[in-house]
Amino acid sequence: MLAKINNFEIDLSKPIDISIQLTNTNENPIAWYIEKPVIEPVVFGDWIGKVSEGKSSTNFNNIFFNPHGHGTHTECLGHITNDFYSINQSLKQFFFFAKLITVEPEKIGDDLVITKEQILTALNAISASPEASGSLSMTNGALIIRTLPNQKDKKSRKYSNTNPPYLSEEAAIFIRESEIQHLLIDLPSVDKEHDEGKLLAHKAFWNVKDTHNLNNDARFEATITEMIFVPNEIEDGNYLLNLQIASFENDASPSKPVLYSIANF
Ligand SMILES: N[C@@H](CC(=O)c1ccccc1NC=O)C(=O)O
Repeated sequence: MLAKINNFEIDLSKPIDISIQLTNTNENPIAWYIEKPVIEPVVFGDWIGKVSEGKSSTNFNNIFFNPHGHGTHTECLGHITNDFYSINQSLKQFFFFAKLITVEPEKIGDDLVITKEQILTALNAISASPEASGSLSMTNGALIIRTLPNQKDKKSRKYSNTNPPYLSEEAAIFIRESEIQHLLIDLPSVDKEHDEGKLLAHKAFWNVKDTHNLNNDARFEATITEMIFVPNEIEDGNYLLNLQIASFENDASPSKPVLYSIANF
């Protein structure tokens, strides 16, 4: 199925799913010190909501999970504010032009940090490649950051107390100033795991100056998607992104970002 968007052709039959599956097994990734998700049948006395148990006509599971700790999720600035803001009210459009870049975080002290320079270099490499288009503006678009090394075990990694790589404040400011509305990354957070609540990159990206008293120019419609996985065979470049959430009235929701190649520049 082909779609024409502006001057670009998109083959909707070739989705590239960059979400991580959510399961109740030890395969599930975990961040932030919680246990694995629970997916289990409802039980009423001797009635069990599981067809294979022979007591019910339907499978009928309860699910207990945490959007931030258990896999691919999209969050709005409500993740860090005193007042409540909902991702379901923040994200009202679902298709965006997106740039996929790959960076190898730089060792700074005991940390691995994604710097502004790395992002600039990776963006320039895309613009220089013949099939790519520097003309696709990033304004209101998405930036997808794949970090190296990019092993498949990212889909089941246990991140708690591992001090994963994170984004420098300067890099987050650069992304905000580039008017990128949606940031996607294959790490559990854009910020350092133990940072005493500083959350420098979150605040810089959302332009939140005071979490208890929001400035008018905070970026209410900007989102951060964490714990994606971009397979190695997907090349850096320009894509169409379909970013879907479940309609949770919560700061974050599990999400399903899907890329489509863009042809006919
Ligand atoms: N680094 C923060 C904690 C943090 O970032 C966090 C804690 C629980 C769930 C999600 C978190 N951040 C996600 O982006 C701190 O040390 O206070």
